[in-house]
Amino acid sequence: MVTILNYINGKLVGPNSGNYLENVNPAIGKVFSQLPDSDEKDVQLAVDAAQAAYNDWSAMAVEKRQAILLKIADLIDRDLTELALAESEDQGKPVKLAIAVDIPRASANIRFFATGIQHFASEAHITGNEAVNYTTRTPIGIAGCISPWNLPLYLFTWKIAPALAAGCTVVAKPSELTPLTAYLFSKLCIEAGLPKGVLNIVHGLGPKVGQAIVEHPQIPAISFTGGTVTGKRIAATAAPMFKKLSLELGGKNPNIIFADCNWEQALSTSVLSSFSNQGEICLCGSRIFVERPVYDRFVSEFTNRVKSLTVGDPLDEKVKIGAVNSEAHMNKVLSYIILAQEEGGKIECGGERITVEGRCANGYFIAPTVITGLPYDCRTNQEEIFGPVVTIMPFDTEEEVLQYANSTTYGLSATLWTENLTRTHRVAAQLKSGIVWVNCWLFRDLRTPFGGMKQSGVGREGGWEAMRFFTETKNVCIKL
Ligand SMILES: NC(=O)c1ccc[n+]([C@@H]2O[C@H](COP(=O)([O-])OP(=O)(O)OC[C@H]3O[C@@H](n4cnc5c(N)ncnc54)[C@H](O)[C@@H]3O)[C@@H](O)[C@H]2O)c1
Ligand SMILES: O=C/C=C/C=C(\O)C(=O)O
Repeated sequence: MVTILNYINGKLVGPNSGNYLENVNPAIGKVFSQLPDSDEKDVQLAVDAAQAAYNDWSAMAVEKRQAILLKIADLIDRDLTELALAESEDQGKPVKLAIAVDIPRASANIRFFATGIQHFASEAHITGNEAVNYTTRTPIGIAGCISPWNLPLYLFTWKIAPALAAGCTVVAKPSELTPLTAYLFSKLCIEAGLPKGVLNIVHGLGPKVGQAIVEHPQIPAISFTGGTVTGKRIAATAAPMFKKLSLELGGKNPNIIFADCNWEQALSTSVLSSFSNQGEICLCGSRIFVERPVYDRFVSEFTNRVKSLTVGDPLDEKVKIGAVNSEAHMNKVLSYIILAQEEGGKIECGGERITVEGRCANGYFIAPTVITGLPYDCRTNQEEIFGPVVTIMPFDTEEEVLQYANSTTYGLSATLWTENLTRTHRVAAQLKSGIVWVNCWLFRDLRTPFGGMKQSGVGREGGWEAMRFFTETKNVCIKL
């Protein structure tokens, strides 16, 4: 059994308490590793190390900082298969998906910010003949980075890469449900020669380790991705301390299909946007709205394709849907399927736990589930389920679908399928979400602002937005 360790001051160490938590492989339903049950004493050691490393790292020539980060990215690529297997074992996702998406995106995140720092320039404003203003952006200090379980290394690196590139030192906490790849990553940091204390990874429970990071007075910036309820709690702690906060939270994203869409692309991409990673992506389009003339055809063809998705052992190349992340999460998703039926929904396919033959017999598998017949404002259509469950509803007019789409407390992303250019602009402008995909889904350019409106978050990640978040701004005005 693997024993995961904290990474503090350049060393792999056990927790101060000596206690460990069990980590379950969700496809097997069995404990396969243990992780430190760290507490505020471990967080303090991490902060001390980050503080000691800060002056050298923040003052290091960007070329040197970049070279170390690029080395880490190369090591991720070297260990692609090992990391993908670990991610699949820990998270439940098909290993094929981890090889194609999660792990390549982790090295891409690091390369993107490592090279970006070379182009992160100061601005100057010349005020007529009277003054010159210049704006400096210097690293903000020790950054606290807290990430979730659905895309573990992908989202962990998406936070720490801009922080490290900007010159911050970091205290980070991956999810206690998926700590393995962050642990393997810490070994790669040591191998790449990252100076001690620059990145510190403290494993353990959210309310203990996460809370200690958020509360720590020496950590001025918190970058958090996770659930909206946790985000609220973090904001309640951090706001009175006047910390800078970036919150990437939940979603209940609409996927809007007009009759004039490219049918095949809309259909096949909607299967992906509904069920990729078992529907455990904050960007999944969990509410599909279809224009009435093509509604029946869409329900029938979509359901047929969903029925053909293979659910099972994440190590099997043919498998498209692996295990959901934990037993508790499986029960939560199943309880929403029961709620949907109580609310009058019709299960077109799926709707239940699946038992897989062989080594995965006790794993947490749910058949991809398609539900029709629900009103837009019922709980099933308003609350985030975060699993392999979608609803499909008809609409008649643009006005009506915009009302449905914008009706939730969330506003992360929306997808739009139409070949009509003017309608594209009109509808995109009125959707209340931070990200709108037109005729595509999860097509990423890392330079673009990424984040949500309403209860989907505060602030934006990506490109210069992230670099600005991890830096403190100062304007110097010189009178001529
Ligand atoms: N907007 C985005 O970019 C994005 C991306 C991925 C996931 N998500 C959201 O994340 C959720 C699923 O992830 P999850 O269940 O891991 O979320 P979560 O909020 O339960 O946990 C996220 C992280 O926060 C930690 N945490 C828990 N309590 C804490 C506290 N009091 N203080 C500090 N840290 C604490 C957890 O240990 C974990 O590391 C979904 O709602 C999903 O939509 C959002
Ligand atoms: O589950 C949430 C997915 C988040 C994705 C990103 O942050 C990204 O693609 O940069």
